[in-house]
Amino acid sequence: MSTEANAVWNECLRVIEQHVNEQSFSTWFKPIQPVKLVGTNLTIQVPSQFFYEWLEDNYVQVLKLAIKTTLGQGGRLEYAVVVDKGNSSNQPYVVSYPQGNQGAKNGKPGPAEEQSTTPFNLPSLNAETLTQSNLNPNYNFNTYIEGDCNRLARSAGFAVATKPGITSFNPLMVYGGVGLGKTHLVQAIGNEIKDGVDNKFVLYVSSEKFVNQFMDSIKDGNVKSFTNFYMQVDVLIIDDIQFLAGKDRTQEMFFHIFNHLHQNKKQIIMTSDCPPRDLKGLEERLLSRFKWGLTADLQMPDFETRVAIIRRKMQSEGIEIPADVVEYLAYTVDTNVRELEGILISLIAYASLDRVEISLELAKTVMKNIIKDIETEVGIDFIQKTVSEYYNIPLEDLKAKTRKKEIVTARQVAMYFSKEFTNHSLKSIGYHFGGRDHSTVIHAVQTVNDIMETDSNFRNSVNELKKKFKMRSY
Ligand SMILES: Nc1ncnc2c1ncn2[C@@H]1O[C@H](COP(=O)(O)OP(=O)(O)OP(=O)(O)O)[C@@H](O)[C@H]1O
Repeated sequence: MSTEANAVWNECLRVIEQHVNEQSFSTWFKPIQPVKLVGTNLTIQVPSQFFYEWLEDNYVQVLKLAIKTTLGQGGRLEYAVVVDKGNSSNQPYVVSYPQGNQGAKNGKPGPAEEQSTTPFNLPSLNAETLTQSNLNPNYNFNTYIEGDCNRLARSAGFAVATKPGITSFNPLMVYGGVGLGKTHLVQAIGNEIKDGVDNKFVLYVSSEKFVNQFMDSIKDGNVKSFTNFYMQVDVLIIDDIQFLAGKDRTQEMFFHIFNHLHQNKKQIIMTSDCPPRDLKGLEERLLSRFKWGLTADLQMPDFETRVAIIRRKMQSEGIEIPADVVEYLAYTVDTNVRELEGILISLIAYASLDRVEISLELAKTVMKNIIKDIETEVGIDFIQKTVSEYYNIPLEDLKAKTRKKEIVTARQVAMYFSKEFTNHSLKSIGYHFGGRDHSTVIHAVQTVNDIMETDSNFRNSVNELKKKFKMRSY
């Protein structure tokens, strides 16, 4: 090792130290050996290909900053990688970059191309370029709206964030349908831990990336460094675990990493699109470990939570929208939160392109453009369908002669709304309900009004239905 290289690298380390936390510094920078300095080209030796890739993926900006500060604008960095080919003699050998195309990775220019031709030019450093955990800082508990739909998962997540590894929620498995906030929640846990005082090494990785890294490590003969790396983390967050289905070798590797982390009281957090019992193609021994901790689900947010999510989103965009638009969107989009956000973004885009205020009319136009077959008129058919679904009663029964109490009540409610929301005559309404006469409709309306006065459950259910119809009839 040349003394010059050593001195330059020590300078670099001083810069790097100011930009990464202690744990990352000792994991990623202490093992690096300076090899030589030729002009303003510094060569450093890293323990493995995986290690090199990790540096390139996560610390390239810090390294550039360090080199530029120490060696000036023309400074360059080259890597020498010790490749463990798993040979029995255990003799590592060194590959230096640049050499041929070896530096290119995933179609991106690797260090070979970058360093042989371009001096470092420094993109601005910000929290994101310096992030080491793959966490999006916007996904935090402040921006995660709480509701009945996520209460258990959220509070378990918060408990884990307060005491990672030592609550009984290890592993914590969060599952739910598409776009319901799994990634947001688990990253919020990660951010909370990362921002804490304990300097934990938090790592978020999608299962897809985990599989790809593992495959690459097999190809490059670096399985050991892959495993060692994952075994060092304090908090492992692995997203969309269902992606491991059918990938037996990765599952086996994950099994070992899981056991190691769990035994050492490190926290494991996972997400999945279904509960563990429905995860097909995953080994039984893994599934049984998933059940050691806590499994919590996320549901579609209810109306009030949707309103809060819309408000929060608009607030963060610095945009105000009228209350009737918020209500309309919260009523109409009940599929998932990502879709709700997508529609909000479209609405903002339409308003700013056309330079118009966001209004209910605009919201309806946007919705019609996005969801082509949306029903915006309240007709008797729509009322019958909605009431039958709401009370879980077959649609035909609403129109038949059945005299069962719950069917009679639902039928009367549907008639009541037909009178309130459509222009049909009493006669016509009676006709749509199995050919009844107008006095039956008058009686239905009267009965619904009477029960609403005395029975609060009934009143609530009628009011809830009313909101649905009101939104359509704007
Ligand atoms: N409770 C919530 N409060 C605020 N925003 C939310 C909430 N739930 C979901 N979101 C937002 O909805 C969007 C989709 O959420 P996210 O990506 O976390 O869903 P997911 O369940 O991981 O989806 P996928 O199944 O596609 O992986 C994100 O922008 C997220 O911020």
